Amino acid sequence: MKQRLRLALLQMDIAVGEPEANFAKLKTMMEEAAACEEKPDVIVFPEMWNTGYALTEITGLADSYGSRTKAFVKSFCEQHRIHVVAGSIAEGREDGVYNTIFAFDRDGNETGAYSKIHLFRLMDEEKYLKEGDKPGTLRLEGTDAGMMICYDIRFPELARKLALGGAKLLFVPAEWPHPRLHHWRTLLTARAIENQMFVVACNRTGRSGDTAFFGHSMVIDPWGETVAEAGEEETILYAEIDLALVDAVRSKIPVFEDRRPALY
Ligand SMILES: O=C(O)CCC(=O)C(=O)O
Repeated sequence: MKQRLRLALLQMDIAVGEPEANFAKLKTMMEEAAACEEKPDVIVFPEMWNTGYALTEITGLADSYGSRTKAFVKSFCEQHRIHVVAGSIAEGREDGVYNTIFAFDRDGNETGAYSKIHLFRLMDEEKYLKEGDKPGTLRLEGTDAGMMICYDIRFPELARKLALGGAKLLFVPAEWPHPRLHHWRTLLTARAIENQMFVVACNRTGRSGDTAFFGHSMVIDPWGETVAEAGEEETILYAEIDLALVDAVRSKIPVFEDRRPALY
């Protein structure tokens, strides 16, 4: 089991409704991360990076069953031997469009998939997208991890369920806008502290119409300390984590042993 992991979070600006431009931009950023002297073990993308929130045209723009994304990421993983948590994309299926993360290992094998289960009404997601129906997990270098998307972090029950299932880190691709930076930082930090897990959150940056996305991708440790945080600009946020810290924190304050679920 590999305990120390180097992470690269691709905090990109997304061209709304332009998958070609987004695939090209992402490829450049992936190549830059892979060429980094401290080569990452895992690369993480933001939410809906292929289309952005082009919701009124989403049916035509969505990637059918993620086939283009899967081929694109698989060949990158095979070439560079890096795990990829491929953000989320607009994924077209027969019954509609889902907001889905696909995860891949160093060989390009798919290790997990998760479709957002809490759709965000403030941005009309529920009018255009279908909701997922199960939590998302993946195995990464012998460790269990969970996946949540953006608005999901307002639902502590989901993170707790993933932690109880064995997750030691949580990946959170997002498109979280101003003016709720305080909510973003606080909710991510709370999920890390209460579940004594690493939280790896990759947000987009840039504008979409009147909405401004603030970036501030974050890596937070199981003690609630911020390991790394980006600013607002388009960037790659690098961080190194040691998964041994999860067990150390869980044995120092044994929250999971002290739970009284029969009472609440
Ligand atoms: O919960 C929030 O404030 C932001 C959520 C969001 O933007 C999303 O889920 O796309």
